Amino acid sequence: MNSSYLPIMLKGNTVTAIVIGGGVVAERKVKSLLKAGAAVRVVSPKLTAWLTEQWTRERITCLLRPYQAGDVRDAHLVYAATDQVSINAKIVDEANRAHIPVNRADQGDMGTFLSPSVLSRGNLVIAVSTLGAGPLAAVQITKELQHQYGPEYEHYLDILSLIRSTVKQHEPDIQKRRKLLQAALNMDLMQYVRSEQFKMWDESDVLRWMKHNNDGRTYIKEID
Ligand SMILES: C[C@@]1(CC(=O)O)C2=NC(=C\c3[nH]c(c(CCC(=O)O)c3CC(=O)O)Cc3[nH]c(c(CC(=O)O)c3CCC(=O)O)/C=C3\N/C(=C\2)[C@@H](CCC(=O)O)[C@]3(C)CC(=O)O)/[C@H]1CCC(=O)O
Ligand SMILES: NC(=O)c1ccc[n+]([C@@H]2O[C@H](COP(=O)([O-])OP(=O)(O)OC[C@H]3O[C@@H](n4cnc5c(N)ncnc54)[C@H](O)[C@@H]3O)[C@@H](O)[C@H]2O)c1
Repeated sequence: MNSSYLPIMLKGNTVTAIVIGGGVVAERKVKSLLKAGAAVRVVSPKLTAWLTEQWTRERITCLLRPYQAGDVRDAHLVYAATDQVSINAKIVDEANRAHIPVNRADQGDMGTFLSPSVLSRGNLVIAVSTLGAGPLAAVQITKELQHQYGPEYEHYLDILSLIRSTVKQHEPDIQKRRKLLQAALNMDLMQYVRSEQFKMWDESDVLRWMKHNNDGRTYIKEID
């Protein structure tokens, strides 16, 4: 695959996606779309049991019929995930004419975007793509990263995020703000998160930490 790709993070709850096809690949795409909060429409004469259940529970809408021209109308993202090469080609063609980004399951490079393999740890999201060179290699690399970036990263980023918002709210001086945010990165928060004495910080912990950090040094132990 020679094309260059632009990795972006798209806010799921702003997206209406249309997934055409109702097999295992469509199911996987719908799972990630729902997880991100997207509105999902499926068009397919047949559905997996899981997709049928989502439809029954009104988590997705569904047209139980083959794709027809015009189906991609009003969508922000299109997934061509049928097992029919000629149908997937028609869907991509229609989406391109309507200027809607389209993912093609059977020939990835013929679409305009690809789905990466994803590792999520709260606010840390690691998306891995081989750009179609080896989807299973992307899955394998993601599995390796799971060990390197364990569940503790979720707490780590939660604390960093709380420090950032509290510092922004309580420290008007830009220079001091920067110093504090740098100090937050320099202190060994990760070691603290992994330690026995770890407890999630609240705003008062951050304010205490800020008081101790006016000189830009770190005193994580002192606030325990
Ligand atoms: C990562 C993941 C995300 C997702 O789909 O959400 C994903 N494929 C996954 C699984 C998977 N894919 C395949 C198998 C069967 C084993 C095998 O054959 O190798 C399995 C395993 C399984 O199904 O369990 C086969 C396959 N995949 C593609 C083709 C057609 C082609 O080559 O173009 C064929 C041959 C089909 C055929 O036989 O005709 C195409 C694409 N698959 C991509 C993504 C995009 C490139 C990503 C990249 O390279 O980084 C791209 C280009 C388009 C796209 O789909 O966006 C997801 C793992 C989710 C996870 O667990 O993390
Ligand atoms: N991208 C990937 O990760 C990946 C992985 C495996 C396979 N694939 C490819 O993706 C395609 C789909 O794989 P699958 O395992 O989901 O197949 P599947 O056989 O499980 O499902 C195919 C679905 O397409 C629907 N369909 C058929 N004709 C249709 C039409 N005209 N309009 C709407 N829906 C229609 C069927 O009803 C069925 O629900 C295959 O062609 C395969 O080559 C892609």
